[in-house]
Amino acid sequence: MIYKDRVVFAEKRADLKAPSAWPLIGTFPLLAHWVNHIHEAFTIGFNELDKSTYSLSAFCIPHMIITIHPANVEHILKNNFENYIKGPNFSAAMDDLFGHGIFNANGEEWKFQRKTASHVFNVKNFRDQFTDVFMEEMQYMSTHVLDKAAEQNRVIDFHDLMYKFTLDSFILLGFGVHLNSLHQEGKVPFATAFDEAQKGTFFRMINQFWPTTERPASLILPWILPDMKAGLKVVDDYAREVTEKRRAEMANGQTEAKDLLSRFMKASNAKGEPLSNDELRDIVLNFVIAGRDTTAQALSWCFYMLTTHPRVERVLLQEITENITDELLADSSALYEVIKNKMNYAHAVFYETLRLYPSVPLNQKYALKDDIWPDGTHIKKGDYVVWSPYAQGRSEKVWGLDAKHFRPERWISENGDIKRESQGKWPAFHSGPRTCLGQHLATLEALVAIICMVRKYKFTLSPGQDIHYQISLTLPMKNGLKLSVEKR
Ligand code: HEM
Repeated sequence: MIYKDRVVFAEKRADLKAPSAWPLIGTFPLLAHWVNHIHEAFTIGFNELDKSTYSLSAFCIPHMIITIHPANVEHILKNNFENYIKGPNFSAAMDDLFGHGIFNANGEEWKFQRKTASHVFNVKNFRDQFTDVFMEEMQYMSTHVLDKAAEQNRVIDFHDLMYKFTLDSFILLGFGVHLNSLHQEGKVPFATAFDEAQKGTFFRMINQFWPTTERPASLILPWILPDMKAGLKVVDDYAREVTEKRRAEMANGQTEAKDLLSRFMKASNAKGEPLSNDELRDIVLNFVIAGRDTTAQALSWCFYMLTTHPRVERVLLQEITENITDELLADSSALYEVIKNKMNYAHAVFYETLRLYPSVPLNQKYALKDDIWPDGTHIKKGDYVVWSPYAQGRSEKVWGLDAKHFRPERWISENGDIKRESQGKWPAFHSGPRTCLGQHLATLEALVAIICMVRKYKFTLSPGQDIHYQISLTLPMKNGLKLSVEKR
């Protein structure tokens, strides 16, 4: 009963290696020690065991099999999609924040939301509407925040600014509402509460006993564990306010709107009934995390990379200078075409950022039946399977000896085109039927922002910062990103 590689009562998985652990509690002390650097801990595990798949068994955490093998990842997400669902532990941990929204849904509930939302992401909207929204928000940010910071020699928190940019952009194009968080100093209360609620949700995912331990732990360690109840109330109120505002507008005859929320309001749910306020609340919050956090984080890590890799910044600026003019920036449809067809190096910079800093750094599913993975690993019904895009991006087995280096050139083929990698090797946007619905939207938004900002400003990293991720469902920067700004 007392084993050195797993928790008491856990079954031995003879075909899998496991990190050395403690009797009864498995790898719990190791994970507790590394909790703030959890993605490094997994990365080191792969290196030390010299394996692409291993088993992890720790007190508090459901037993999991973790992999960075590209063929396994593709198998889970695409080739044997039907066998892997969002499991019961995951759903319970996510329920308070995400309810029955798309991230937490399986089966018919998921299909309905995916189908309804997918109508919004068509080429016409991209060309004619989305680019306009991103340019509008970018121009506001440029004139009212970045120009002023440059004139006053002021250091900005770039991470916070990107959150505001992506939040305002997404709330406008997704829900037809001007939130104007860019107009405000400091963080908006909704954003603070939403960040805390996500952090708390992540702790729920890694602690099976959270229903009993969460409340006392948040009283004893308030700087580590957030007050979930208070955070959820702010977030909930906000989502309901957005929904009610839109409902009132529609009741007043404004039925033309084709944004995401209006489409869901006009649709019927899987039972053929109009969506309730609770269902709409879940939809709003799921799309806010999708539309705000991931892209803001990717942009922040991207500028961290650019400020620390001047050679890359020079090549990027050259591509921008060759292709982008003031006239083009005033014509959104033409700008969209140039971004799509001519800005290969800018795409490479964005993809390379997501390789090293994937906005969803760790992910998991639950096996419905026994299975065998392409690398020969045996999976049993009820196993939690985990893949780590963060560890995968840094693995020499997957990306070669320069895996840890930021080198956008790896994405450019010999004839100068963008190289396509399989989504099993680069699952930054997931893969298969649940692949990210906003992948093209996020790429467009990020490229508009990168192009406009690199063209007009030179950013410099303020010295003495501890730049590290905050453990959460996504990959926020724990202490922000302080940059100074000069006009070029
Ligand atoms: C850099 C930006 C982004 C990255 C890296 C990213 C990545 C991902 C990943 C990894 C997933 C799978 C999550 C899961 O396990 O369920 C996902 C799902 C999703 N993403 Fe994104 N995303 C980004 C931006 C966006 C944007 C801007 C939207 C806008 C609506 C969006 C919409 C969605 C939706 C709706 C899903 C759920 C798909 C489904 O379950 O069918 N994403 N994304």
